[in-house]
Amino acid sequence: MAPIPDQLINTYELGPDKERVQHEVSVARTGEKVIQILSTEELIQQHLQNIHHIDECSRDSNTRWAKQITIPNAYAPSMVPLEKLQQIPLSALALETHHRGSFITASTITPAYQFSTTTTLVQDASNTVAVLVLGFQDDSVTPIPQNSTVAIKEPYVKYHESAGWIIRVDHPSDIAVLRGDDPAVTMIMKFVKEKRDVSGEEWRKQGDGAFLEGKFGSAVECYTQALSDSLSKENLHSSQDVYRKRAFANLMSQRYQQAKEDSLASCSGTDLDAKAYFTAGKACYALRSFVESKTYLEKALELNPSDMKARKELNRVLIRLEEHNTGNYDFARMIQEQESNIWLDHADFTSKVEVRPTNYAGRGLFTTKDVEGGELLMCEKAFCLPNQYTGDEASDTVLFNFNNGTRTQKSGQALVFQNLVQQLYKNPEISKVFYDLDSGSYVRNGDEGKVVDGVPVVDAFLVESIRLKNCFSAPKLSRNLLKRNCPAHETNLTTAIWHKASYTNHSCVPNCGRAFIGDFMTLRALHAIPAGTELTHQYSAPDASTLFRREAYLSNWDFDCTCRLCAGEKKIPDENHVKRTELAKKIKAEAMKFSANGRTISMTNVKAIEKMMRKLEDMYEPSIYASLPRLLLVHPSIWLMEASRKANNTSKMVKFAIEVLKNFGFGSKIVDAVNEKVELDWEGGIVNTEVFNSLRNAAEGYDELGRSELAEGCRSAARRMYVVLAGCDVGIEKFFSGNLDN
Ligand SMILES: C[S@@+](CC[C@H](N)C(=O)[O-])C[C@H]1O[C@@H](n2cnc3c(N)ncnc32)[C@H](O)[C@@H]1O
Repeated sequence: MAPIPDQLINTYELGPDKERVQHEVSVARTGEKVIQILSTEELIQQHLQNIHHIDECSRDSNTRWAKQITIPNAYAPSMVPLEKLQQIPLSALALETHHRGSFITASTITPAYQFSTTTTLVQDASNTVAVLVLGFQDDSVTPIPQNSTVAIKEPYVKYHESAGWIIRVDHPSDIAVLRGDDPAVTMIMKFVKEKRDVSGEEWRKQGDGAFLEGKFGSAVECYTQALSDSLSKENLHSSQDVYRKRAFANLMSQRYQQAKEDSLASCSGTDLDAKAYFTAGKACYALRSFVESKTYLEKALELNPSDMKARKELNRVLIRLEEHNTGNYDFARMIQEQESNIWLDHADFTSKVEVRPTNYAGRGLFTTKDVEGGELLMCEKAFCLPNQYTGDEASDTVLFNFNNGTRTQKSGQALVFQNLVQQLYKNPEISKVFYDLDSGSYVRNGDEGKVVDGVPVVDAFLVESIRLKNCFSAPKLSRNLLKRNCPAHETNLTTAIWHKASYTNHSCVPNCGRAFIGDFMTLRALHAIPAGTELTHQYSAPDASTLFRREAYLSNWDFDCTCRLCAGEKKIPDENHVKRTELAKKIKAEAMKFSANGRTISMTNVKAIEKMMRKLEDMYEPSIYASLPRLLLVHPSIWLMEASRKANNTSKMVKFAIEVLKNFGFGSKIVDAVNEKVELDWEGGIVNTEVFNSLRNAAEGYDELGRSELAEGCRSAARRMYVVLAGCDVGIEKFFSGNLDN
């Protein structure tokens, strides 16, 4: 990531600091009427210069320029239909004002520029020119072209240093754009100008032309005009034909709900309906309504039993239904599929869980059945997952939110926000489930997702509030994280939303664990869980220091954790935690010194760290921690285990591996050396890759020491963890024979 160089600084790409200063000026001048301080020619020149700058930047293929997206102070989207608003000229606008009850129209006089925002110049009928800034990203190939007409409902105006002022639109539903490059729009404008009536037949032909050119949105518009023609309405046959065509155009432009409705409206009771049912079946498949999809495809096959395409689709639906009903997935295939495409074509399995109210954390996810340890509780496709897997390096797209001072770390996070806004705008049918998610303290108006002027109202600030509370980081394939020498790129993460999983509350000592295969999340039970039990997982790995942990959960998710571990640790005075944390820091510094620059660690070093660790152990209150994890001891014990492994001291490695398990809460007597048994307290311990790795080390160590039964005990526990941490048991044999673990 690189900041845009000074000579190429674009007056639209100010970054959060300058934006904040501008915001303060704007607020101080609230209500001042806008004045065009630059001539139209100057504004155009400045705009074209900005476009040139960004072209220059993009020509340098070696550098990725930083996109700094700011989310300004929240304001509500317009909920009023255009016909109830009063048109005002641009010259009537005032700074830092939401012009409630009004709307403006204008034409774009330049091409748009798209980077952190989409920016263009608009001119109204009285020739006032303004900079228009869209805070959301449009997914069209070209952002608003020149000669488009825009209508902006209840516009919001801000001060801008170089242009004087800008019109800022953050909610996509606040603006309607008649694109200058849309053939349907061009035609409408032409006919309006000529005051000419156009027949349904003409519109239909235009629609066919647009469809053939691949302009499906435009084709939909033309067919809609054709359908509104009274003559074609009277001719049932011709309107059914137009519905059929519009269904296809809708399917191609991924408006699946409309595609389904149009297909059904095109049915005529003849054999032609086979096609309509086929399209309805495909649309329902895309909407993930597999039962409905099956019904339509079966109808299509009844009318045309030799339709091989319909049969193939039906077979695909039957596999989805099997997955949905039983949770039986071909995981090996899914693992293979995610290598070429992370967005997998499979159904969700959620029948073992349900959302219910809790008495401490709003809603939660509960079991509907008794489940065994390791059992699949849920397998869910992501609601929104960008293909943007990155490592720990600074991101090239940063999202600053002025409302809560948050700053995203990874480009995936900004992309989730942008994609969600688009998704919710394009597919109103998904609004209900999404807006049901927790949005923290954001004050909703309760009308989110409502359709006004034919489009769903999208409140971009609400979308971001929901994203903040419900996003998870995910690798492409969790299984890779279990490899001992996992290549760095395989540990890269993206962030995403899973709808059902979002209802799961956090616990530092949870009862289920998640894993990822492409865009699917699996949730598995860590131990036997009776029906009606609340499921919990870890939002992030708990910080070893309870005081840091408390702070992190409060600031990121607004809650004070009351899990077993946190409740126990709260009984102890903070000063004890502080003292322990200080010693843990000292141990870490010492250990790092020993292992700095790839030095060979001696057993004397090991002894020194062990001595310090025993001191730390003594600082733990036995009455509180008898059956609780002692997280500050985890890292010293892992260090000792790895150091002993490297020094080929097998018995020490085994000893410290078992200590890692104890420190993670798996019990104080894990190994019964007399009866050659390994027993873990699955309900008390925290399952993660470190524990898995320790079990593997212990198993290998016991093998070397000739204690095969103890080795097998550790291996069997590691296998059980593998299924939870990888999401499935695919590759387990290879993994333990060393083939997968390169
Ligand atoms: C992803 S949502 C979980 C579902 C949420 N409880 C709901 O009703 O939609 C995250 C939010 O749930 C709440 N939450 C999660 N875990 C919690 C816990 N252990 N204690 C209290 N509140 C918790 C917090 O408000 C948090 O911001």
